[in-house]
Amino acid sequence: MQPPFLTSAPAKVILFGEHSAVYGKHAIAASIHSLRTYLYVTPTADNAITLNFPDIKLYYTWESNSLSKIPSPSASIEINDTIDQQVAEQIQNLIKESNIVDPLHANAAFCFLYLYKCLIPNTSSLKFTMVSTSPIGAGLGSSAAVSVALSYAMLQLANQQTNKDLINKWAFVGEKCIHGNPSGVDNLVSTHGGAILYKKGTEAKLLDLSNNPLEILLTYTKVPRSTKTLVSNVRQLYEIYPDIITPVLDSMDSIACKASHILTQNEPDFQSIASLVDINQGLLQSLGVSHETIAKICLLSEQLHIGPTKLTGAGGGGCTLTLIQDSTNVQKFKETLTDTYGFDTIETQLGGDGCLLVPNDDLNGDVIKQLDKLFEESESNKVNKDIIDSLLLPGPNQKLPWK
Ligand SMILES: Nc1ncnc2c1ncn2[C@@H]1O[C@H](COP(=O)(O)OP(=O)(O)O)[C@@H](O)[C@H]1O
Ligand SMILES: C[C@@](O)(CCOP(=O)(O)O)CC(=O)O
Ligand SMILES: [Mg+2]
Repeated sequence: MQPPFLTSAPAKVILFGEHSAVYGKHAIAASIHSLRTYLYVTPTADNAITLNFPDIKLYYTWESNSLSKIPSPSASIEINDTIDQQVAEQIQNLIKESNIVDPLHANAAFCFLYLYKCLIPNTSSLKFTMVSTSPIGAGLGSSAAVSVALSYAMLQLANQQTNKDLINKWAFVGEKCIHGNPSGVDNLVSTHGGAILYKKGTEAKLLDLSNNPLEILLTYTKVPRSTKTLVSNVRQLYEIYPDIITPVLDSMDSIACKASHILTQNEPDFQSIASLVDINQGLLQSLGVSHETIAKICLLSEQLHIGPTKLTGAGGGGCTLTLIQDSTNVQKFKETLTDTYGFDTIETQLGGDGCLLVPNDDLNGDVIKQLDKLFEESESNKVNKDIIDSLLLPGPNQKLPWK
């Protein structure tokens, strides 16, 4: 497909099974339709590739001859989820030579360049602009949304017959570039949307939560953390104490399986779900991935009799989810979280669309002007979520023909 066109992918929440999913245990995750990453691919006239990632303030242009020096991974268009180490090393060298040092930038650039070398190595004169309405590095799967949006766009540029399985497979490669050893749950749920029971290497089971909407409140502590670091900390613990950590991971597996069973009943027993949230948080804490801010939210939700809280995603800060069992004190809860602790609360519905596309044929001159204006503005200022949503959010009142 010729540019310009747009892709988009949603954030996610892991209800149960973060970290243990990396060890082949079950996890339950759902997409968050309204927190999305958008990628706008536009043509340029400079025989170069430009990254325009304003959310993390990464702006860079590579001349096409500096990219063509790097060989393409042997995987090429045939999916192979083992990272080609020789190619990876050369890309990392280019990133260093380009003075891209902040790990946030280096991870995003590595993900982009590796997928570029696999999927569209002979392409140039393109600009990739990415904006996200979800918090970044916060446990809500922004890395997976980025990987899905990039994979989808690059498969379109490569004129590949795209199906969601292929997008997901390449997005998994992208996640590997960002965090080393992902379970694959985040890219799967971001690609397909909805809610799933996931276990690495097996087919995911779709969970229909629509009849039993779980009432949850997300809290963003604003404490930055890196999934890559937290996953590797757990790995170290596992390697030192395999006989102690294995049963913890097995318990998390049982929690996810039990929760999936309960949530798919006609009348789910939310009291049992609440106990499972509590136990799961205790186990995550024992893996060393909680944080003092998370402990504060757990305590407050208990004191105000709201319901239990657990971290979601990799932990170490980032976001928590609170199960709202009793909404009497929710207002007080939210006020204390924002006014006393300086956190953000995020109200959201679980599930919804996975990755989406607005093809080139469906973009007319008027819409392109509006998109150019929004994305140009994003280069100098972080664009407000409401403004992005008003033009880009898919859904019943959408302005763009997402498909
Ligand atoms: N909007 C974005 N623009 C550019 N890079 C992004 C964006 N969102 C996420 N990323 C990349 O993903 C990384 C965060 O991934 P990770 O640590 O897994 O946290 P999470 O997936 O929970 O948000 C960032 O360091 C950055 O490299
Ligand atoms: C910790 C983990 O289970 C989830 C990470 O999610 P996030 O990147 O923190 O949103 C890792 C994974 O499943 O790949
Ligand atoms: Mg991530």
